[in-house]
Amino acid sequence: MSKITEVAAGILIRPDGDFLLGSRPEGKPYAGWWEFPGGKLEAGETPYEALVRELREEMGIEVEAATPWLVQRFVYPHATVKLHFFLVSQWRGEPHPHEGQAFVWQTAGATTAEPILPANTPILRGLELPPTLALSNVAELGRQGWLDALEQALAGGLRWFVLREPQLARAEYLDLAAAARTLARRYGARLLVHGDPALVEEVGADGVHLPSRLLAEVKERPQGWCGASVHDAAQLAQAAELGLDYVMLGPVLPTLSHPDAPTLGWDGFARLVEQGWPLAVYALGGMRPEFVATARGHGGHGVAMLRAAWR
Ligand SMILES: Nc1nc2c([nH]c(=O)n2[C@H]2C[C@H](O)[C@@H](COP(=O)(O)OP(=O)(O)OP(=O)(O)O)O2)c(=O)[nH]1
Ligand SMILES: [Mg+2]
Repeated sequence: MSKITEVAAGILIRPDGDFLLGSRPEGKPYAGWWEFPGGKLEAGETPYEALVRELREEMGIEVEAATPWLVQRFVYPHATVKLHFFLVSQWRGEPHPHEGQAFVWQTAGATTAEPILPANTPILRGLELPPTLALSNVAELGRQGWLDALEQALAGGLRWFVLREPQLARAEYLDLAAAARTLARRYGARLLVHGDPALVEEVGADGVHLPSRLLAEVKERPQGWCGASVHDAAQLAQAAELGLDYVMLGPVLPTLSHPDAPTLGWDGFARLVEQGWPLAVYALGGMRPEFVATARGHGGHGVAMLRAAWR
């Protein structure tokens, strides 16, 4: 096995959500390609220490707030790299090109800079994912009750939701999905179906969420957005192997529906996320909107909610 080059890279994010890309300087592999500023870890450095040093050296800024985010492994002809990406939300100073690079602010889902380093594809997809995901709750609210709650949530800013109603027969599910899709379109939101990837086309949805038991059966990444529910490291590895966009990992906290089920707790959640995955990890189980910061602080991307999404 060839040696693995560890790299730390920073995703500078502005309050409006736009992020910074830099062009790779002349003389380096992939010169002129766009990347997140950063570079190789030096001997004895942690990824965070390397991040702070690289951003100081390459662009003269001081990192003030950064959280570890996705970790991507990639084999280039010139090196096998393990990339530690950080979300950098606060820094001191203006970015200056200390190595003759160019900088450009970009919007997730509408990047114009190209070409971007190939290892960064899942990173760019991850940046499109919202801090909260909602799981439908027709089972408790009833069809109309939930559709009303959905419209209210969409008006309040909800942008992604999963239609998960395993108790419904397929025909009922399809009928509900059509109504949900109409609302989603009206508000520019994304609808993910649950279970069978074939439903995506049938419903005209944006993607599919796989229950953990389906993970082992799916051989190829389905079209569109795709995530899964996972409970442990083996399932996280399966999701990463398939190249999924996100996982919901839990249960983190006790839930009303399974009050006595064993939970990960935030520490257990953090220990699993820490292993480093090329996909966004949402905390699931007992979540509320105000837990997003806690999830981020434990290496997660955000929270997935069932009941709390519809209040
Ligand atoms: N900085 C950065 N590197 C990336 C990204 N995506 C990606 O595949 N890489 C790869 C390209 C390189 O093989 C490696 C980073 O090495 P680098 O050339 O930036 O290293 P460095 O800044 O320490 O520079 P040097 O030691 O070669 O002078 O990681 C990214 O978004 N940012
Ligand atoms: Mg560099």
